[in-house]
Amino acid sequence: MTNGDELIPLDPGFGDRFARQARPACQLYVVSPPAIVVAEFADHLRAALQGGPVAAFQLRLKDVPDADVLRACAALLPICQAHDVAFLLNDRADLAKAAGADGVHLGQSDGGIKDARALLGPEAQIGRTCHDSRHLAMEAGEEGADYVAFGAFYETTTKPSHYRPAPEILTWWTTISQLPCVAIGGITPANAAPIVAAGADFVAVVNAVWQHPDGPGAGVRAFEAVLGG
Ligand SMILES: Cc1ncc(COP(=O)(O)OP(=O)(O)O)c(N)n1
Ligand SMILES: Cc1nc(C(=O)O)sc1CCOP(=O)(O)O
Ligand SMILES: [Mg+2]
Repeated sequence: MTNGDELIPLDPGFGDRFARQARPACQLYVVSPPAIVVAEFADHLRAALQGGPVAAFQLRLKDVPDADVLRACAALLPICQAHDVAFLLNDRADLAKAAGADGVHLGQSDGGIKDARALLGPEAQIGRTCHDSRHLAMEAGEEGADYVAFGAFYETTTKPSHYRPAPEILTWWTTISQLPCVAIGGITPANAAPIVAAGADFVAVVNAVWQHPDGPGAGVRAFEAVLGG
């Protein structure tokens, strides 16, 4: 068990999508709304990915039968592939495997990273929710995650969270690990600058893209300036 002071020489071996080269500009990681109508959402996703650079998309459906999640994956994965965007599934490594997803995002109660790795293989991109915890992040790195996610940095109605990490946790992480870090929670183009400046490799967003008044393409485009793209 570490107390957070030791330098953790974590293995930089991870999926190319989340691999940190020489500090590239912060990238956009778009997460779906928790409920979608697949046929309509497919058009929204296409519009988002045509709006500007997106590194990864996560399908995050809640309270949906497995068969419907797989049907949504079958419809949406090809759109991500056509735009060279990684497709990750939230929560379920087994469904990610069945769907042929590029990876999975695991919360603290969504199963082990090593189990997901055994199921999905070395090329899969496996992320872990770490809230505001340095310990959880180091644990995720030691267990072989491809990225760690900290949040919620701001108030959010999408997934209310009592955790509220300071941007400094992102800076700390970049000084002790080569693994990319993702920032999530209430992030918009207007409040993203301190998150980017602190060292986030990705900002993960839901409402800022899908609820943009001019549509999801404009939502993605609105991040370009602040992400340094
Ligand atoms: C990129 C990213 N970060 C955090 C989460 C939250 O995951 P989790 O804690 O498992 O909560 P749910 O999203 O499952 O409600 C995420 N999905 N993606
Ligand atoms: C899915 C999720 N996870 C969070 C965490 O803190 O782990 S916050 C969050 C919701 C993010 O949605 P929006 O960009 O609309 O605020
Ligand atoms: Mg989860």
